[in-house]
Amino acid sequence: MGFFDFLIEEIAIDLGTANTLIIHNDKVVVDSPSIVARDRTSGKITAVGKEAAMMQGKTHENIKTIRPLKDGVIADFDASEKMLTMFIKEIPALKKKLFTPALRMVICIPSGITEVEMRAVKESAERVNGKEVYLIHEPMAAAIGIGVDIMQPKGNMIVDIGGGTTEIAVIALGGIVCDKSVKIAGDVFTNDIVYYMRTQHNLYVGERTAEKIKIQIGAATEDLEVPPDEMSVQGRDLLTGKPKQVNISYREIAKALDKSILRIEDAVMETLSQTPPELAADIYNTGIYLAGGGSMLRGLDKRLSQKTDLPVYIAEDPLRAVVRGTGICLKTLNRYKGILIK
Ligand SMILES: Nc1ncnc2c1ncn2[C@@H]1O[C@H](COP(=O)(O)OP(=O)(O)OP(=O)(O)O)[C@@H](O)[C@H]1O
Repeated sequence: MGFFDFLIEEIAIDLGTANTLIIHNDKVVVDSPSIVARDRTSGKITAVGKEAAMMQGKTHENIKTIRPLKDGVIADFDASEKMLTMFIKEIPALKKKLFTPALRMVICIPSGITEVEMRAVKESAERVNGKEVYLIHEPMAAAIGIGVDIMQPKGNMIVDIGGGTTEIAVIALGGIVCDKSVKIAGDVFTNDIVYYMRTQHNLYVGERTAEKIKIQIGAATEDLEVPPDEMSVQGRDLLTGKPKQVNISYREIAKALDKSILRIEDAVMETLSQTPPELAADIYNTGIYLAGGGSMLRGLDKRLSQKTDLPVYIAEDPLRAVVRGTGICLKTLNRYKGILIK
């Protein structure tokens, strides 16, 4: 770090497939859905984040909403870069300045992305005046954000259930010892609900409604200690074409999500079976840590705990664990340089 350090602004970014979060000066200054709206005729991006999310499912032929990162990979480079640029420019403290200052950034990337995509993210960041850009893998950032000391010669298992992917990793001595990524996470849960409503209730609901159902009454098991109340859901009747309303209980949602959760359970079991014995012994004592928005699904911790016979802990504020970890790396760059990708 050089003499002109005081001129450099530092930001930490969690570039997620569902949400993008940015920390600047120890505060979360951006927390927005990773969505952009594009005008089809001009090709211009007209809105990003919350504003674009409001348009989802409600667009007309001239506007299209896109999720530039999908299934844990970058589906649309151009839109990803524009989104990142717009989010950075929206940071209140930077907005006031005439020019975007030189930036030192740590960006957390979905672990499914390729070398080429990584370079593309880095180049995008450099184009918004990123003078020093580091990337970090998601499970690492999640672990640091949870408060795990990843540098110790001790194994820890992190399960990060995001929007596009579930990342399972065993971390020790500042490295990922074994990991597994499955494309079953929050988005798939949402789609399971859309499918369930269509097939069981002849009710056509959009993704936004399905996500609401998931958050309000979603469950990973029918065996809940504090079950949520029934929820009335509106959509379009597939038979009559008219708007319709039905009441749904959490038990139905547990059934709808069962298959997907089984796949996550299997992936966790498989990773455990591939864990070297010394580290498995550590995990036996410390348990499993959950992060990511998907980990907030009711009863998921309990279900995983029953399956693995291990204690399972949900991170404090699981949606922010990754950006918190990324922010810690940024602040203590020297300590974590070894795990960052330059
Ligand atoms: N209370 C809740 N219960 C269940 N799911 C939730 C809850 N709140 C948010 N989610 C889900 O969490 C997901 C988003 O999580 P998160 O922001 O951690 O993902 P991401 O980091 O952007 O994605 P990825 O890790 O795949 O890049 C969404 O699918 C959202 O519907």
